Amino acid sequence: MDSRTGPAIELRGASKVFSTPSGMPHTAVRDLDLTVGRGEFVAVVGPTGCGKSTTLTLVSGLTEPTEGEVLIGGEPVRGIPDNVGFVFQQDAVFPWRTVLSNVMAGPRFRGVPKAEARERARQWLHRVGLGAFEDRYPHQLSGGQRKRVALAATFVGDPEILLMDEPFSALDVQTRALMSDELLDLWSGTGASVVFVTHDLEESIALADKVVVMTAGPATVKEVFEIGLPRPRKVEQVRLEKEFTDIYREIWSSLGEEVRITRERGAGHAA
Ligand SMILES: Nc1ncnc2c1ncn2[C@@H]1O[C@H](COP(=O)(O)OP(=O)(O)OP(=O)(O)O)[C@@H](O)[C@H]1O
Repeated sequence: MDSRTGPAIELRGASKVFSTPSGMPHTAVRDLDLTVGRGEFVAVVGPTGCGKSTTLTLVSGLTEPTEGEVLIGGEPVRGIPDNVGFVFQQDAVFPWRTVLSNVMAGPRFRGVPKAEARERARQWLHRVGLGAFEDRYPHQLSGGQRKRVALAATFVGDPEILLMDEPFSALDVQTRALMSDELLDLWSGTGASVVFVTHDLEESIALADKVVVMTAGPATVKEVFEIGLPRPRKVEQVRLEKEFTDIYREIWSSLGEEVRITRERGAGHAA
């Protein structure tokens, strides 16, 4: 596999079995095949607890597969690769550092000289609309602003791969839509490949090139839907288009079945 022209990410027959306190093994991900092309935006949806986050941690190198392979740029993942950026639901910011210092932290850690790191951090803060907030501390910002800091801190590292686990789910609906537009804007032109985990089917269609529907746990890929909506997109506008609602209906008929299975299992356990 040519590391420059092949897929950005590949999972081949990947499974993850956790040992639990009771001693019973728990299979979170089973025989999962997934390919993410270079520069592709892939959203992963599935019922709660099915194994979406575990799939991301396999790609991130935070967890090793029990079986199968996880490749980045054609190479097996060993440890946490340095060309990967993360954005999670919780804001990964240092509360004791200013906004500017937070965004500079990654480049400084990777050995970028201070003046250059400061300059790059300022550029990204400007892009996320926080140019005037560089001296604030995270607790002096709104939730949306903190998320912007997290995005600036991620993009400043020039990641080839972006792993996002429900990054906007703690935000209110309007801020969420704004952040989605902002993400698309920041991402366009970077060439980064994105894996975006979400519970929100609308969000996944509005953002992605491909929506991957996972089965009820253990997670495996049930179906992959290509999203042909043109770019650039504005999430609030794209949601009103007929093509959007048609795709939504089609994907929901696949996802809804897995959600029902998960619910019924839950009811069974409770009984
Ligand atoms: N370290 C662990 N040890 C044991 N079981 C785990 C561990 N991590 C996750 N699991 C289990 O694996 C399954 C999948 O978890 P995961 O967090 O990947 O699901 P998810 O689809 O991301 O969930 P949600 O949609 O609720 O965020 C769950 O049943 C969970 O309890």
